[in-house]
Amino acid sequence: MTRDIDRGTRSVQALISMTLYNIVPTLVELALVLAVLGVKFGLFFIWITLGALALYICFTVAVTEWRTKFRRTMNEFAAVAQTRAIDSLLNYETVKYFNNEEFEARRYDASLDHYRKAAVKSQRTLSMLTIGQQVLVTGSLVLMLWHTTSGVVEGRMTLGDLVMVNAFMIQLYIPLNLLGVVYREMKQSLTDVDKMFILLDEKREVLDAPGAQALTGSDFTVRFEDVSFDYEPARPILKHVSFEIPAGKTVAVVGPSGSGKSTLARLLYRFYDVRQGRITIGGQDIREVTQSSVRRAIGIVPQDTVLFNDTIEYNIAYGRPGATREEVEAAARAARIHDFIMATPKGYETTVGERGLKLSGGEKQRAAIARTLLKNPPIVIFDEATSALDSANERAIQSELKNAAQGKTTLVIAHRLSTVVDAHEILVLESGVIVERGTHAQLLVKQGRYAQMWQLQKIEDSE
Ligand SMILES: Nc1ncnc2c1ncn2[C@@H]1O[C@H](COP(=O)(O)OP(=O)(O)OP(=O)(O)O)[C@@H](O)[C@H]1O
Repeated sequence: MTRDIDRGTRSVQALISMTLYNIVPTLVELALVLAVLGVKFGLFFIWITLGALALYICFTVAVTEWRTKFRRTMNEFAAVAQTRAIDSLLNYETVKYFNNEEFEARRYDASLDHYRKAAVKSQRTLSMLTIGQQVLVTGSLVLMLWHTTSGVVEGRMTLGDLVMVNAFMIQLYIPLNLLGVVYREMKQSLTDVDKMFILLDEKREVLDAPGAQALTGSDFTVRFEDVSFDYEPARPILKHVSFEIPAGKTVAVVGPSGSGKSTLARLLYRFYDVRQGRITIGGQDIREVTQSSVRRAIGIVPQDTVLFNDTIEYNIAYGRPGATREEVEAAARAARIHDFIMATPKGYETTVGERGLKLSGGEKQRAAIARTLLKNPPIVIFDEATSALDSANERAIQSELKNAAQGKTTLVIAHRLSTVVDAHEILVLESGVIVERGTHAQLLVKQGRYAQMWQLQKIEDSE
């Protein structure tokens, strides 16, 4: 992205310097030609040339400004058409499930049609601009040649004068015309990179504090202190949440869907800053240390795993670029995906398809677990990390995860309560508030929300 922006800025700079290189010699040439013609034949040529020049500039600037909106509309429709195509291709399974190929094709056709109309309009206005510029240049040339030819016919001028005026005019109007083209192109390029500049002006939500240092020390105790957060002010998501994950221990968060569990993980990873309260790692407020050092210390197995369209080895090694094949295999074994990989014809060279679509949900999730195990960070977050696995695999991985989490500060977000019974502390989150907390045994004794959820899941499991 930064490289694209640099390249865009460099192109604009090149265009500007090219314009300047053209303007200076053209102006010198203009002054010389006008001086020679003015001295030799009077003011007629000077007025015609300056008048045509003024008209040319006004016309070019006014029409170019006017047509910018058409170019912008064209770019917007192009982006819409492209987004629609990508969206329906990425979600091709959903399109097929609902037999909506025709519907998608019509939607894409409609956006292409809008784009075509906008492109034609933009091209038409460009042609108007070019024709107008040519009419002005040619008109003034014709006027001057007509005046000179009349002078020759009437005997006021010689044939040599006619040739000289003709040569001068052509010499002058070619670079002048080029200036018009350069201005037009520059304006058009700036319109095309408009979106990029808007993006550059966008305020970043999470910034490193000035002079922020990297996270230091070997204490990876995580503390949420009176944390409140919302994505939009009108809808608070977390309300005064406080808890601690002592270094090397596991805290689990359970609760209904939408209660804000994954938001806790996003805040710890510093995708967003808390609105109130603070989050610390080893006593250091994560807003006061660099984001990269916080993210280096945390490994996350997210709810929805997305893989890169590359080999399975590449995807697992992504957890620690530069890891050896042996290390990748060890992580894959721990995540119980090694046997599956070896059973495929290409083994670790198997490509996983866009976003990992050639793998099942459970295989993707195991690849994501392997990736995080390879990263081997001191803090790990499992956000429903085993939700896509069948019970047998879940149980097997659970023991691996327990091993992998040994000695690490761990935040587990889970729907299936059987996966969190050993946690140091279990928090029950409802509508962004911790309504119960304690160990599995303590919460069962309390006979509250957790005990209810536990009973419900036991009944479901036995059915
Ligand atoms: N980027 C966002 N912008 C606005 N609202 C969001 C955003 N991300 C999540 N939310 C909202 O915040 C609430 C909490 O989301 P969160 O993902 O933390 O829930 P959760 O408890 O993890 O749910 P689940 O168990 O279904 O994953 C949800 O109601 C969700 O709609």
